[in-house]
Amino acid sequence: MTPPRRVAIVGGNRIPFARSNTVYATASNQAMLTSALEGLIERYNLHGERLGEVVAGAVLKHSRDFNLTRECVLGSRLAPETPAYDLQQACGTGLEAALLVANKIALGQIECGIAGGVDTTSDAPIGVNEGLRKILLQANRGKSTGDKLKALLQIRPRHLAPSLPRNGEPRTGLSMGQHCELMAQHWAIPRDEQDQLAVESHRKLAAAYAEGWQDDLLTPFLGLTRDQNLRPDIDLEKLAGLKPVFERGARGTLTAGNSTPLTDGASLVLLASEDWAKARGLPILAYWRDGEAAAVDFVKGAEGLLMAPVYAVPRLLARNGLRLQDFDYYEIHEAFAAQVLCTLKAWEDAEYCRTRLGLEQPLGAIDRERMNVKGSSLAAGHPFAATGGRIVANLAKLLAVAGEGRGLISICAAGGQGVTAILER
Ligand SMILES: CC(=O)SCCNC(=O)CCNC(=O)[C@H](O)C(C)(C)COP(=O)(O)OP(=O)(O)OC[C@H]1O[C@@H](n2cnc3c(N)ncnc32)[C@H](O)[C@@H]1OP(=O)(O)O
Repeated sequence: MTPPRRVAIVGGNRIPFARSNTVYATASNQAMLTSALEGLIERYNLHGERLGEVVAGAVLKHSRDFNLTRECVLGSRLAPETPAYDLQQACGTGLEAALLVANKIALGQIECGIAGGVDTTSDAPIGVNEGLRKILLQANRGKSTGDKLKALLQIRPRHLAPSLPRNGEPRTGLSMGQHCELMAQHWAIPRDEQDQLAVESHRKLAAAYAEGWQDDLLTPFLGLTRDQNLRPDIDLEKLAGLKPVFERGARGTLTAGNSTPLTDGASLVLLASEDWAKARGLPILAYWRDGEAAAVDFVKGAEGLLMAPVYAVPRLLARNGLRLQDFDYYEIHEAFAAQVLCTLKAWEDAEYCRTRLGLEQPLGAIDRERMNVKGSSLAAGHPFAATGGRIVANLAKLLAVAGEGRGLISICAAGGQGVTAILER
């Protein structure tokens, strides 16, 4: 499918990602996203510009943040007349935001927009106990002091227990890691293959930093100039010695080394019509071609929680008349090494492709040399909603440097969802 109007990816900006509860421990989502936005404004000379819209989101958001993205715009040097709003699709948030902005540009509804996301697991929201919340609301409704007092006198010590955020699926009670461990077992993904993928991710990201690849993709924040999780001297033997964390028995394969760490960070990308970009003398790194989201029934169905991109990609390929092999780059978000390996294995499996995806032929294998060539989430870290922006900017730059080509993005998300996209140049 060719969009009605070509959508240019001008470039992106992010702050370096930090491991949870370290450098950005006291930084809010608003501070991080505003910093990423200011960096983008600086890089592309957007001071005082009224943009079509800014769309971003956070998976973990305080209720006080209300419309977080709009607050960030108001705190930035963009024109305050720039509309902005939050969107949330778990780890797919940043890419879904880009899809939305790109579609509006393609349709001629807006000329330009910024898309991305932010997350902090350090400054996570803590809710009051549900019982206490009900009592406080009752007290608030009270007409007289007596009514209010009567409500407040119901408070018991048990009401003081806070409501903490959980990195888990509400409908199964299992964490992302436990779900992915089940997928790894279903697809028989060996531990050593997961560790090898993690090593490659760190080595490739380290090489990217060494060549200055990130210089025009990120701006330092709170003294951090590089993704903090990156281990340039990663050692396969050490990795192999780590204990499984999500299933401690002999069957467990997911460890702290082949899983993404809990991470804080923010990222954004600038998209525009060709005319808008050219009128301002801005670069066009690549073009947004198309995007597709999918969801799977991981609750009652037999599908793995993080398998939705496996379904989205064949739909995207069919609509665009492409094969899985027709790409120069593959950006497959490394939520867990096992997630990537399950995805690749599923696309190669004739029976699965026939019965689940309804395909006569399997999608087949990809050239692994073209996958995550500058490293991915295992090395950079994964601040949930911020991963999409990091990946879009990285792929757009890869295509710009190559001068031509096509790239596929695949991002799995909580809730059994996935978002995918094609960029080209
Ligand atoms: C759609 C999606 O994207 S789903 C994905 C969403 N993301 C998640 O669910 C996050 C999953 N990750 C987590 O929950 C956590 O990071 C965990 C449970 C995996 C690990 O947490 P922790 O145990 O706190 O990790 P921690 O960083 O302390 O590492 C544990 C140990 O492994 C070591 N380690 C971690 N990575 C490596 C590595 N690459 N090489 C060598 N050692 C390593 C650490 O040094 C540490 O060693 P120590 O105990 O001697 O200090």
